[in-house]
Amino acid sequence: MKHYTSIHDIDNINSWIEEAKALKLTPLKHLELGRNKTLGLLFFNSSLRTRLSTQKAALNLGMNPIVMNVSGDAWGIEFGDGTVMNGNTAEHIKEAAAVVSQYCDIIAVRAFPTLTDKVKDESEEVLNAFKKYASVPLVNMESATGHPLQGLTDAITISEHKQKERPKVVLSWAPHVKALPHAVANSFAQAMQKMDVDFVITNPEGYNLSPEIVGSTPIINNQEEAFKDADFIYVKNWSSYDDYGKVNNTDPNWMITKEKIGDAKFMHCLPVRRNVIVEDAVLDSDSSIVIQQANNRTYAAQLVLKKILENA
Ligand SMILES: NCCC[C@H](NC(=O)CCC(=O)O)C(=O)O
Ligand SMILES: NC(=O)OP(=O)(O)O
Repeated sequence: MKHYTSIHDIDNINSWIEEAKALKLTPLKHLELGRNKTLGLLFFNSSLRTRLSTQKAALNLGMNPIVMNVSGDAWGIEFGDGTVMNGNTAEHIKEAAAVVSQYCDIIAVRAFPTLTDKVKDESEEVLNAFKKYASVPLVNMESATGHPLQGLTDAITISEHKQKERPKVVLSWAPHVKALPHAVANSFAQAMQKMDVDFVITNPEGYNLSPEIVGSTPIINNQEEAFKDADFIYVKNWSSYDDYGKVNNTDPNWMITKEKIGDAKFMHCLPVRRNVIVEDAVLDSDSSIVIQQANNRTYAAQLVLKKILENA
């Protein structure tokens, strides 16, 4: 594998899950693989889990991680072609990506969507510019439309916690005050569509994800009906896709409660707003596996880096 930018870069999700579980048992087994190799992590947006777990994954493989908060710390980067750069951007991605490629063996990038310009977001301007102008492999640490390290993590976590061969997994929208990206929900849906699970999505009307992502997955607008016999309830807010980036619904009746989830396991990528997305009683109970889920971020990232290093 050269780059890891989408869930579609996973050729066989079941074998990847098994390999990740093996790494989790002996995380330091491949300490030689990354010796004297550098991983550059570039953040255009905030992070706690991705920033730390991806560095931890690199360290477990003997790599040296170097990190930069691009927004604020670096020079403003220009992505437009042929732009007369007399505004706020000081250097072009052509130079920036070429320069960083000389310092790093792998580059990992986080760059969220604008949520105001659908065409621009769906073109994955930042991620694709790095892919085009960097000369080393690229890892997506959450882009405009996808968070494939999270999606892989979620697949591993469901495989670890499932009690039956084909569990029922529900992706539920929940309310939030801000306009949030679709990336986590998109990659989760794509991962579940590759797994042997009974997968449904529940969201209010006007909140369907992109039809390209939904595919043939059932969308049930009645949350209670969707949660019936669920084994895993994966919760995430996203802004409207049709009325792009808008927050048209903050109905608190969509918040996840202990009563609603029954015997299902609660999952969320984090960070999560308590008593907006989900009530304390869920997060503070054994129904919640969000901490175990976040732990798996390390092994998902480690597997991805290992596959790229082995291919180098
Ligand atoms: N990387 C995991 C989620 C990142 C982002 N969440 C957020 O921006 C939450 C911010 C807040 O709650 O203020 C998202 O939804 O894609
Ligand atoms: N889940 C996740 O990606 O968390 P961070 O935004 O903190 O990296």
